[in-house]
Amino acid sequence: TMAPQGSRAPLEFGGPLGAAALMLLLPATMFHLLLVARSGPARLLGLPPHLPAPAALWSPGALLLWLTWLGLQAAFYLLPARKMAEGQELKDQSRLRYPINGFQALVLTALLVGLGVWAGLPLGMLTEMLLPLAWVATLTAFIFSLLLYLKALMAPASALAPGGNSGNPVYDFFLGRELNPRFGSFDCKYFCELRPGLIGWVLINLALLAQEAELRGRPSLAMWLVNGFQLLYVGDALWHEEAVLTTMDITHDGFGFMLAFGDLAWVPFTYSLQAQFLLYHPQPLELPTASVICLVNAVGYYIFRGANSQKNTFRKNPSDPRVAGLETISTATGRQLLVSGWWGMVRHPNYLGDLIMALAWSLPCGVSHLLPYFYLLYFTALLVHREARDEQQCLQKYGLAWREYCRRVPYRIVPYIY
Ligand SMILES: NC(=O)C1=CN([C@@H]2O[C@H](COP(=O)(O)OP(=O)(O)OC[C@H]3O[C@@H](n4cnc5c(N)ncnc54)[C@H](OP(=O)(O)O)[C@@H]3O)[C@@H](O)[C@H]2O)C=CC1
Ligand SMILES: CC(C)=CCC[C@@H](C)[C@H]1CC=C2C3=C(CC[C@@]21C)[C@@]1(C)CC[C@H](O)C(C)(C)[C@@H]1CC3
Repeated sequence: TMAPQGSRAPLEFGGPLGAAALMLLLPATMFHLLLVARSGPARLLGLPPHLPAPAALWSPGALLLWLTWLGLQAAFYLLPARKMAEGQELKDQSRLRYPINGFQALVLTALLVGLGVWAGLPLGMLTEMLLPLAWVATLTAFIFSLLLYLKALMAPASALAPGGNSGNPVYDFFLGRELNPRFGSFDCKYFCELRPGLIGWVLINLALLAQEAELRGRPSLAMWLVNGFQLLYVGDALWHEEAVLTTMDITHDGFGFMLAFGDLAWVPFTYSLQAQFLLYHPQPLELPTASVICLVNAVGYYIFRGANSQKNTFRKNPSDPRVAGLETISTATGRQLLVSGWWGMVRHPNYLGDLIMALAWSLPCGVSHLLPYFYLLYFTALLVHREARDEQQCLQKYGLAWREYCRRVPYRIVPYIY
């Protein structure tokens, strides 16, 4: 069942050794961050003051809560959707259909949580369960990727991802063999990419805010800002859910440990780091500074949304009046590349906006600690690496036209710098 072109695809992420190292390093980093955030010194580069006892990691209650959460989000996914969207064309010329009801899932979750809090549910208690929850999320991601690896052994060659089929089990387990593993119409990768992790992230943030209110009488301004900015980001992702169908995660990468762990564990437990830090290390924030930080987030969001929407509108319908006036380069595939507007400024304007927002999420935490800036550092590395991967894929897709685009738009992410 091995895809012939898959076996020739160049290895990414440092090959099997790199994949094995990342499989240990990523969970270790996540637990390091969780432990350090609650420690007094909160040193990103120091050792956590103590390692948790196995009893602090394992809790049947956390397992039950986690499985209930996954089940609830899966049920919301299966509810009737306002729209069914078609994905990109696959190797066998077919297109998969996806429900567009992610925002509906966010609203239903908010209603359910609101009802629970009104009925006396101690939301803040969730913050006491972060370690065991992160542990069961990691275990679930591991077991799930193992099942997906086995499922892919029976998948036809046309269903396999371009990478992830090298024949090396460690590498393929990490990257994922099957492109769009499904059980009936339930698409595992699409579900995991946007629902349990992203909605879980804002729920954890909210629990940290509730716990701060419980401990200190009311949430701090810094905590409000972090919650507000990240809720906007998650709400935006779910509102524009259809756009995720053209990201490389859906169109190119298989569904293996990297994405399963990334979606289910890494996103909710490390992306909530700033709010975790603020609960244990309250930071003073004056209104004028807060206003400047809001402005930074607004600028980042404006660029991020403007760039992503411009590309999505153009890809859907190049003669849409909002993009019809933009300059383009034709490619041999029949598709065109934008060379003016946002995409004429740098080759990844959406990454630039995303990075500016990442800065705005850390600034409310002050400058006394490096820890809250972890997301900004990690995200810079992720986007630089992602940009290089995308560049390779575009060069393969568009050849000379891509080289011409690079000549006309020489900077990748930051104008005149990178
Ligand atoms: N918060 C997080 O952890 C993460 C967030 N992100 C965000 O996700 C979003 C999507 O990112 P990602 O999937 O990496 O990539 P992009 O949305 O940037 O998509 C890249 C693709 O866009 C098309 N494209 C590139 N240049 C042009 C052009 N000039 N004109 C028209 N089309 C062009 C090409 O595909 P084609 O030609 O086939 O359409 C290319 O492969 C970004 O905003 C990113 O910041 C990403 C990763 C992690
Ligand atoms: C370090 C590690 C475990 C790597 C896995 C990477 C994943 C965490 C990210 C890969 C691409 C992602 C995207 C989003 C979240 C992070 C992951 C899963 C995203 C859903 C965030 C919200 C955005 O608006 C988005 C929808 C554009 C984005 C898509 C890519």
